[in-house]
Amino acid sequence: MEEEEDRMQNLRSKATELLLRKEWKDSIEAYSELISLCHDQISNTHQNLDSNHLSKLKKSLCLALCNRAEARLNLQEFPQALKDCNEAARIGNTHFKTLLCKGKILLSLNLYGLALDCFKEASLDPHELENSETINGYLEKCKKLEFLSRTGAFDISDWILNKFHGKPPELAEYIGPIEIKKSEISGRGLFATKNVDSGTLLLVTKAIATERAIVPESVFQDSKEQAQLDMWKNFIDKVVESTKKCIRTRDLICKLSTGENEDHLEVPDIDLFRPEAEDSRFHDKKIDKENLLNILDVNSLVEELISAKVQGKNSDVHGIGLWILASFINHSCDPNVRRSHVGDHVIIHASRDIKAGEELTFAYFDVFSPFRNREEKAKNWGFVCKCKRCNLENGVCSNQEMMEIEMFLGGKGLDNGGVVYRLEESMRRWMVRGKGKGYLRSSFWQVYSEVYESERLLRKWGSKIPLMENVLDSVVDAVGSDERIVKLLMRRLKRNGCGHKGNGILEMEKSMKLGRGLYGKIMKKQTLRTILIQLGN
Ligand SMILES: C[S@@+](CC[C@H](N)C(=O)[O-])C[C@H]1O[C@@H](n2cnc3c(N)ncnc32)[C@H](O)[C@@H]1O
Repeated sequence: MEEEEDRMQNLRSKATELLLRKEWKDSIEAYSELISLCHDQISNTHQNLDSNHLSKLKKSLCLALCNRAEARLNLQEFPQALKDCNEAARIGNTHFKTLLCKGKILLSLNLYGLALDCFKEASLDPHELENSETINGYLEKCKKLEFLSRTGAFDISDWILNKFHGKPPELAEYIGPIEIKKSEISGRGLFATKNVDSGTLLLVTKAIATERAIVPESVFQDSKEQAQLDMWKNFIDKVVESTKKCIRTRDLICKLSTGENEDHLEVPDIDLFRPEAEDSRFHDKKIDKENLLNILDVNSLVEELISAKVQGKNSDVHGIGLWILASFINHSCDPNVRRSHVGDHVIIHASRDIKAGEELTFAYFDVFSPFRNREEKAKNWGFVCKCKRCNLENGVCSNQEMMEIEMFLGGKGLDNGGVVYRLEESMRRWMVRGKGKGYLRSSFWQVYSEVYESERLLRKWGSKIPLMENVLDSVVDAVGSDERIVKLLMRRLKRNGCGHKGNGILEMEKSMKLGRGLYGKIMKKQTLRTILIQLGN
């Protein structure tokens, strides 16, 4: 008996030391040994009916389970950590430490309401008054995240106004008015369930894994490729790690496309992607490495940092990640949603007004580029884009005259005003109208913007080419809002001053609408105005 107690004491000291040293894996091992020893002794003591000893053993077991949960929480082994807490709670359900740990696990699992209940219960413990500050901090955080996930009322203005210094704002998981349905584009897609206007938030979700690397533009191509390869490798390792830890993650990843036979894929219920989905809805699937690589190849997204977007410059930070629900969004060269990345979250918002039942699409690559470039990019993704815009341009671009115009692009010393003039004339002759014009103008955006930015070219060609406002309107109508368009508009507003023929206010309003399409309604009006003015500088 004494020998057993000594063994237990030694194990307890060893496990505690490992926990304090943050050697999580070893401490889990030590606690597992201690837990099984406690179990053995409890069943022996039950037979001997020594109630005092039994209660001591139960207390030890409870503490060991709670500490193992803490170590597992730090390794992000959430389901196992939660199981430990639940077992500990069954033994001593008002244990403060257990409640605190369980609350933190639930918070990591984005189960804000349940986490709030745990922290509330913990806050009632009269013996833990010295911890009230910690508990109050968690209570506040849960309340805020629970509110965000329910309402989608995200606001990152302060962080933006603070020039992105400090930690990114805390975001909650949010699934807006969307559902997964069979898509006419390919396989499954995300669809709007109600009419939403430009800037409306549709989805905020955290990555399964992300990996980032700093690759300065100035480094050599070889080093760049090596850095990207390393980033990809580390990213795959992280995804593999998270699939090992969680049945739910594994099952959800298995629902993603490998790019093959998409039309035969099942259409999962969107509720499965909510943090509250019951564990019993998930099956313990196996994913072999090859399958996982195919899935990652088709579904991983390159990060588009909101900081880089707002500041209008390319960032040296390159990032890649897997955001499961966002992976159901198909590509279109005529997209209606945009994404931005804040921390490990992706934020998806409408970049134009969307009708109920309409499929959500974003651009997998830059859609302000000519048809052939986009065709090549889609090919790298493994598909042929059949969107309305590609269909129209596919027809037009086989035209000899169009080929000649395309050949001019990028030519040195070229008079871009002449290219715009020629393209506009050709569109008139080919009877390209309405959205079609916007499509082609977006494809040749580079040339148009250079002309409208140049006083010299405008003097020379101004009377022969359409007004900038008309071109901008048609481009926005065709492909939605974009930094480059807003920039052009703001620069012009600055040049002409707000009082320009009384149109300044109208133009500012138009820019604000475009700005909402660009960044979403996640910032206050005043912040958006500040950013737009900065863009024009
Ligand atoms: C991230 S997934 C999009 C969701 C996918 N349709 C599904 O059912 O899971 C990317 C894959 O969808 C398909 N896809 C996306 N956009 C497409 C498009 N415009 N045309 C054809 N296939 C597309 C391609 O197979 C691509 O590899």
